[in-house]
Amino acid sequence: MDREANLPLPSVPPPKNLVRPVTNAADTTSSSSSFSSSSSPPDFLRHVQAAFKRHRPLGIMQTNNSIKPRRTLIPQREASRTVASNVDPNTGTKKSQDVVPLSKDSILQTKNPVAATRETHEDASPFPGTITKTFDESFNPLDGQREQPESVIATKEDNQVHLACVESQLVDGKRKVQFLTVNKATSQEMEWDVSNQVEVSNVINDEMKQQNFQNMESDVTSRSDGAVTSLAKRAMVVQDQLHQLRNFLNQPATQSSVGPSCATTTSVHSTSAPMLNSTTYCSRLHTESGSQAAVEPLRDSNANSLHATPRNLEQLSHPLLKDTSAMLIDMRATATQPSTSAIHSQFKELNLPKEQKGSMPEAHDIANNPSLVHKPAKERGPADDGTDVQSQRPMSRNPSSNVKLEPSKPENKEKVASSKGTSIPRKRSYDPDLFFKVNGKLYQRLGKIGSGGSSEVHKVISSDCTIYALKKIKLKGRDYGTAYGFCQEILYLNKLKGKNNIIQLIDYEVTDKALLHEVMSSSISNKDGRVKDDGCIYMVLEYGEIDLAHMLAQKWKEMDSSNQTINENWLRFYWQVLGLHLALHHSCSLIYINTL
Ligand SMILES: Nc1ncnc2c1ncn2[C@@H]1O[C@H](COP(=O)(O)OP(=O)(O)OP(=O)(O)O)[C@@H](O)[C@H]1O
Repeated sequence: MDREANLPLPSVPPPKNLVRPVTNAADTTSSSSSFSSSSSPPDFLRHVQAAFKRHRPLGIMQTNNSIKPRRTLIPQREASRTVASNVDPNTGTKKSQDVVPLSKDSILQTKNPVAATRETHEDASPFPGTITKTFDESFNPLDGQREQPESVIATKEDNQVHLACVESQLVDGKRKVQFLTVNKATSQEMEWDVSNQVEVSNVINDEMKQQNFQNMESDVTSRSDGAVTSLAKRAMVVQDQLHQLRNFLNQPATQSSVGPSCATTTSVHSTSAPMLNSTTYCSRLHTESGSQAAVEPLRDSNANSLHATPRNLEQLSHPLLKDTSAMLIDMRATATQPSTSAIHSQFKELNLPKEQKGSMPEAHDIANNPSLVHKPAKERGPADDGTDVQSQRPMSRNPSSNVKLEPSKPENKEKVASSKGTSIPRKRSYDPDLFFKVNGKLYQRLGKIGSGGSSEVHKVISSDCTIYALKKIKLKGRDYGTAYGFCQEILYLNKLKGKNNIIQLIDYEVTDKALLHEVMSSSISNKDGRVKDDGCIYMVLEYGEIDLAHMLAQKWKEMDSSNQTINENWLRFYWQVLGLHLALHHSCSLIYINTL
């Protein structure tokens, strides 16, 4: 044992360039341990241990190695590999086996390779002072200590002390790394609280780089030590959190609304949702405009309000109001039509002074000359006259609303044409398939009642919601003599005006004014003349539910189905009526020649 203990150190000492002060110190200690191992009394071992403690290379290692986390962590993989590669040729075992030497030789041989590998690793490492080779593997210097011989223990303690120092420093290094990680994360949060997104992003990017670097280190370390694995996990967690934070900060505000925070979503929607704001704005404007639309029709009795309304709409210059304005115009056009008819009805109800009444048309004047009614409409101007056919059609189906609006334009043209004495063809502003126009009044068609030899009779409704029978006699291509005969019916009905049980003539119009003039003068100057192509006779008559011919036909059918005879009282009644009518005609110097 003494020989073995006094054996010189390996013939091949480690290269000088591999010797470090720490190693020298260790070697000194080991040499002293080897020297003292010759006696190997227990007390001596304790002294040696005390000496080890006194000469604990912590200070040396701290001063010489000043371990820093980055330096201690990164080269570990290479260190471990280097150790494995360097140790294997000499010891045939890995470094973890260094703590289980079986002899002093092996201890010495093991110790030297440890130092050698330390130095080799140190040289191989790009970071000087790296001594983390013992940090690799799950090395526990206390393993097998109790069962080993004291000499071995003493020798092992040499390594153990050294390794413990390394481990402690490495642990310190890890702690530093861990502390730095935590601190960086904390400081990162603090900076994020007080800085804007760009600064935070930069900070986070830098921190992420450092974190990635440290994570790389931690990753390398985690492969060699289980304790470092937890550090790597923490770093990964921090990295994930930072990654999420950076994604959160890099996202636009609108995208951040997708986040799980209900408060964020609400705030973003309340401030930056253009659709929501525009909808709200539109709804607000609709409300305002709706109030206007609700108020304006009430003012429509005053024609001036019709001018004020478009001005109000023009003041609404916001683009979002275009559609709203269009809607309001349509609504106003709709509201104008009944309001205009209200003007007609209000002529009768107005209790105006005579001076004003003199300028206002009387009710009967309006009935005789409807153009008087539309005079204010002309004064309104074209803007208010903009009730096109599309807007009129649906309203025209309501006969009580819009019938009197339409004559304004054609009437103006007619007056202009008559004033100039020219024969400009009439341009109808109404649909002739839907309306008849008699003396400027429109009558909406309700259906065809019947037809005669030269005429057709339609059921119509006037602007005052009265049902009439409108008889239209076409004079196209007829001579004035024949046309004069058709016109005499007008004269006869005028004679029977106001008589009971006689269909009353409400209004009439002969489009050929020359023919009408001859009829009214009861003289035909030009019998060979021809009526103009568009010459017609319009007669507005009271509407009869049924005529005598249809009534008799219906009664005849009932008698055939029931095999009954006609009621004699019924016959007496109608014969009496016919006699009265004949007497009436005769009283008017009229001879009724049309037979039943
Ligand atoms: N005021 C009226 N109310 C209801 N229906 C009417 C009215 N006037 C005419 N009619 C109906 O119209 C049809 C045609 O009337 P019209 O006066 O043209 O017939 P007509 O006198 O037989 O023909 P014509 O006058 O050409 O000889 C009649 O059969 C009648 O039923």
